[in-house]
Amino acid sequence: MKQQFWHDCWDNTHIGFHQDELQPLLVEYFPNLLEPQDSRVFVPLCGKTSDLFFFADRFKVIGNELSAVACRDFFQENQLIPKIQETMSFNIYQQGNIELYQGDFFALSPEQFQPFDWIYDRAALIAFPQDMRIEYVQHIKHFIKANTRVFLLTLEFPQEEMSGPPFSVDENEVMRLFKDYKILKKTQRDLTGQKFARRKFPVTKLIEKLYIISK
Ligand SMILES: C[S@@+](CC[C@H](N)C(=O)[O-])C[C@H]1O[C@@H](n2cnc3c(N)ncnc32)[C@H](O)[C@@H]1O
Repeated sequence: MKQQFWHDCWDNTHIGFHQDELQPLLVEYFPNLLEPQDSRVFVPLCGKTSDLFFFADRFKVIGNELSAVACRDFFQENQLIPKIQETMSFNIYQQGNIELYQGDFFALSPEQFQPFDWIYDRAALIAFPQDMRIEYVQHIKHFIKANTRVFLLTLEFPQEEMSGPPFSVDENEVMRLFKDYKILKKTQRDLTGQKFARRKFPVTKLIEKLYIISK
């Protein structure tokens, strides 16, 4: 997906992926996965998700999002006024425990940050077509340190029934992308016939899967 595609989505409010309520599997599973020392979470391709607030109660949250519209709306819609720092590659919006790095994910470097305890991937991996998923995972691996766990949500559906994004990413692909990592398939839900965020997809099967990935 070219960056312009996503800028156009935000500029024209074509954001069917945005979910107004918290991600149900995050709310149900995440609290039981926490270790006492966990304190930092990274949310790549975060859009303006409310899930950032779910983390911010307890965590320092670093989000990354390409679109300035998304970052602006995230704070504005929640009646928050962030401090904005402009750097060479990113505009950094900061308010309370939340910092959003607005700019290209692939330009982010792990050296910019202390290690993360968690990486939260909702609609990030599945936002990319196959060739870009390989690049995305290569880059995300730079952020996976000894204690980092990835909370990865995927969708599976017959890809031929709908062109992405989102794209179907099946278990075999997750295994291939993260080979050499520990992969725990935590749960799945059948969303067939139901809405995914704001959209209902024309597909005959739709399964959401949750994996926990670590070194
Ligand atoms: C499918 S949306 C998911 C947003 C969010 N995770 C959510 O759950 O609502 C994908 C997001 O990735 C952002 N994005 C796409 N390419 C990006 C890139 N190279 N760097 C940073 N963000 C990017 C898009 O602007 C879009 O907001």
